[in-house]
Parts: sequence; structure tokens; C-alpha cells
Amino acid sequence: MHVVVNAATSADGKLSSRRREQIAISGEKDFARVDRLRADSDAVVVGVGTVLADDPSLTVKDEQLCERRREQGDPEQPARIVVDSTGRTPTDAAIVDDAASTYVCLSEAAPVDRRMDLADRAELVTAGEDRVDLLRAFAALEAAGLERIMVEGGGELIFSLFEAGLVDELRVFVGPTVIGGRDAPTLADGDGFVAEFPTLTLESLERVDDGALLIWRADG
Ligand SMILES: NC(=O)C1=CN([C@@H]2O[C@H](COP(=O)(O)OP(=O)(O)OC[C@H]3O[C@@H](n4cnc5c(N)ncnc54)[C@H](OP(=O)(O)O)[C@@H]3O)[C@@H](O)[C@H]2O)C=CC1
Ligand SMILES: Nc1nc(O)c(N)c(N[C@@H]2O[C@H](COP(=O)(O)O)[C@@H](O)[C@H]2O)n1
Repeated sequence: MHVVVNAATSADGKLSSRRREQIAISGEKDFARVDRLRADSDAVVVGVGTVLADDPSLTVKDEQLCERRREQGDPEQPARIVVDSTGRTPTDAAIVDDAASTYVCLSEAAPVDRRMDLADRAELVTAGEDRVDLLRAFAALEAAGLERIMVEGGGELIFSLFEAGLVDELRVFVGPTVIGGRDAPTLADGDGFVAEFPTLTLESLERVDDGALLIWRADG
């Protein structure tokens, strides 16, 4: 399995504002790059915080990219994956619509009624007691044939993926804006590291739109 985390931050490292509403940080070229990265992936992952904040579809928007996937024998759309310990994903969320297949990764703490509601719309993967055990969940997803994984956020999930040692690559578009706010989500939130910080090797740095795209390889 190869896991690429992709996100857009403001110049001060925020994913969105303290209101936790979706903000277009990327410009046109960067959104097109994100669409190509989705098209090159078997699955696109977000945490339930992003589902509740943004109601994302996570689909490939360019019809030619969908056509290319079909020609390669892939499903027209990559699968969507939500990491959601207790099954808070609404049943009318775009991520569980018919546009693509969806996996919801739950923990044992997810109530039966939430499981039953979501099971009509998604494949359920259970790993972990109170919180999703990402190592086990990702192993189950790999066993289901999902190899090329793109993670789109948010900051809580990205931190946990680094903590679990699951990140192979980090691609960050840094946009020309300042959002600020101590409570605004950043690229990696969670508890934060105090020692043994994950380190990265810079693979490339490119001007895109009015910002910069940085591609990092995770060491270790
Ligand atoms: N600019 C960008 O590129 C992007 C911006 N965003 C923004 O980020 C914000 C959402 O980010 P955030 O609030 O951090 O939410 P996340 O999308 O990271 O989801 C976090 C939630 O996932 C669930 N979860 C389950 N298991 C785990 C685990 N092992 N580790 C971590 N989380 C787990 C938790 O909820 P539970 O305990 O209920 O399971 C947790 O609260 C929004 O404002 C959104 O707009 C999001 C994506 C990209
Ligand atoms: N790459 C990127 N740049 C931004 O500026 C963004 N705000 C995001 N957000 C992510 O895209 C998801 C929305 O996807 P759909 O348009 O619904 O397909 C959103 O939930 C974030 O994960 N990404």
C-alpha cells in the first residue's frame, strides 16, 4: 500500500478557519492536480470531521480522467473511505451517495443502529475498541484490494496517520492567504508530537497558481 496525504494550507499552515468551514485555498491549477491525484488513486480517505464540516463528494470531476480509469479497467471513480469511530456520518452525506463505492471504518463503539443505517450505503470495516485503529483498518482496506491511497484530511486524521507510521508521501499546496486562529485546524492536529518527530525529505518544490506545491517523502 502507498499512502499519499494531500492538503492545502494557508501561508500560516491552516486547513480552514476557526469556523471549520471549507475554504478554497487551492487555485484552478492546484484543484486540477488534486483531481488527477484522485484519478490515480484506488481510494480517497477523510476523517468524519471533514465529512461533517465539508460534506465532500471526493469524486474525480474531469470526465476524461474518469474515461481513462474505465479504459484501464478501474472503476470510474476511486472508492471513498471515512474514518468514523461511532458512525456519525449522516446517511444523506455526499460521501455515501451512488457516485462511487464507500467504506466506513468504525470502531467497536459504533452503535448497532448507526451500523445498520450505514451498511445500506457503504462497506463497513471495524477496527479498534473506542477509536478506529488505523493500522488494522488500513490492513483490511489493503486486503480488499485498495493499494494507492490518497488522504485529503483533516488535521486530526493526518496527525494520527503520521503517528501510526502510515504516511509515505505528503503533498501540500501552500496558498497565498493568512487564516490565523488558535482554534483553526492545521495540517497535523491531534495531541502533537513532543519527541521522535516524523521527518520528511523534500522531493520537489514548484510554483503553482499563486502558491507553492511541496512534495515530501516520509523518512523511515
Ligand atoms: N484545506 C484542505 O486541504 C482540507 C481542509 N479540511 C478542513 O479540516 C477540517 C476538518 O478537520 P478535523 O476536524 O481535523 O477532522 P478530520 O477529518 O481529521 O476527522 C477527525 C475525526 O476522525 C475520527 N477518527 C476516528 N479514528 C481516528 C483516528 N484514529 N485518528 C484521528 N481521527 C479519528 C474522529 O472522530 P470520532 O472520534 O467521532 O471517530 C476525529 O474527530 C474542516 O474545517 C475542513 O474544512 C479538511 C480536509 C482538507
Ligand atoms: N486540495 C484542496 N484544496 C483546497 O483549497 C481545499 N479546500 C480542499 N479541500 C478538500 O476537498 C474536499 C472537497 O472535495 P469535493 O469538491 O467535494 O470533491 C474537502 O472536503 C477537503 O477534503 N482540498
